Amino acid sequence: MRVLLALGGNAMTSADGGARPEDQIAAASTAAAAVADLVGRGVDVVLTHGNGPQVGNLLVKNELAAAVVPPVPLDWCGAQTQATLGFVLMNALDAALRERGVDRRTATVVTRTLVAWDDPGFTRPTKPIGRYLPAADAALLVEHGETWEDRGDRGWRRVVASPEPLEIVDLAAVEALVAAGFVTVANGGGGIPVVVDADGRLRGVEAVIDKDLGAAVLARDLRADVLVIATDVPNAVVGWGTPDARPLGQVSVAELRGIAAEGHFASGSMGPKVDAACRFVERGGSRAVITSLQHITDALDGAAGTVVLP
Ligand SMILES: Nc1ncnc2c1ncn2[C@@H]1O[C@H](COP(=O)(O)OP(=O)(O)O)[C@@H](O)[C@H]1O
Ligand SMILES: NC(=O)OP(=O)(O)O
Repeated sequence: MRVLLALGGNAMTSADGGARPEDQIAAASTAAAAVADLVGRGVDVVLTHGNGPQVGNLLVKNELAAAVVPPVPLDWCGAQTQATLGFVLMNALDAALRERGVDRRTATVVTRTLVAWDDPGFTRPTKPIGRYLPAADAALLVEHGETWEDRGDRGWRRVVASPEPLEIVDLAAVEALVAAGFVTVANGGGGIPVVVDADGRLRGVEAVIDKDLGAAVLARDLRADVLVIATDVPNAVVGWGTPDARPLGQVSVAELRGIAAEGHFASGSMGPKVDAACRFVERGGSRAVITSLQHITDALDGAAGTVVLP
C-alpha cells in the first residue's frame, strides 16, 4: 500500500506552537516514530509537510535584516523551509528507522509546483503564516501594508497569497526516488509556487501554497492508495466548538461536501484539509484520512480518524 502522509504545521512545532529549532527537532522525532512504524509494517510512505509557521518566521527575519543584507522573496523563503524541514525530517526518520531495524534510506526533493499567473489567490490573500500577534500589534503591521486576519483565540496572523496547485513540476524526481526505495520527503509547504513566463521559463512567485491541497495533487499523481492528513485533532468535527460537536468517522465524499457547504470547517485550518481529502477521492483516490499523528496506524485500519470514501 502506498500512502502520502501530509504532516501539518502542528506536527512540526511544539504543542504551544513553539518553532525554535529544538521544538521542531522534537516534533519531527515524534512524527518520524509514527512514520517508521508504518514503514516497518510494509507501508510505502511518501511524506509532505506544512511550512506556515516557518516560512512566516523567515519572512520576518528577511524584513528585519533588509537594511543590512539583501532580503529574498517569499518563494525563496519557501524553498529554504523545504530544505531545512527536509533535513530535520531525514535526521529524525533515519534514527527512527534504524531503531526499528528497518533498512531504508531517506531523501528530500526541493519541489516546484505550477500555479496560474492569474490565479485569484494573488489578489485575495488567504494563507495564514508565521506567528500569532495581539490585535493591536497586528494593526501596526497592517498600517505598513501587510494583510492580517483575526484567527480567533490565539490572536491575529499574517495572510499571504495562496494560488491553487496545478501540477507537481518535479514529480518525476519524486517518483524515481520512491521507486528506488527511498522514504521521500517532497512538496513541502505545498511546493514552491512557480509560473511559466512568456518565454517558457519557470519563475518563482511570492505566495505560499496550501500544503494539503498540494498533497492532494501529489497523492493523485503518485497514484497513492491513501492520502493521510495528520494534524493535532483526531477527527474533523461537525459543529466544532459548539455543545453539539460530533466527530466524523467514515463519510462519503458527497456527504462530506454537503457538510462543508454548511460551513462546519474553518478556512485556513480544517477547511483546506477537508477540501484536499475530497479532491483526492473525487479524482480517483480510494481513501483519504484526516486524523492526528497518534492515530494514523489505527486510521489506516479503519479504526480511527475521519475516513473519506468514494
Ligand atoms: N470543524 C473542525 N473540526 C476539527 N478541527 C477544526 C475544525 N474547524 C477548525 N478546526 C481547527 O483546525 C485545526 C487544524 O488545522 P491547522 O491548525 O491548520 O492544522 P495543521 O497545522 O496541523 O495543518 C485544529 O487544531 C482545530 O483547531
Ligand atoms: N503551506 C502550508 O499549508 O503550511 P501549514 O500547513 O503549516 O499551514
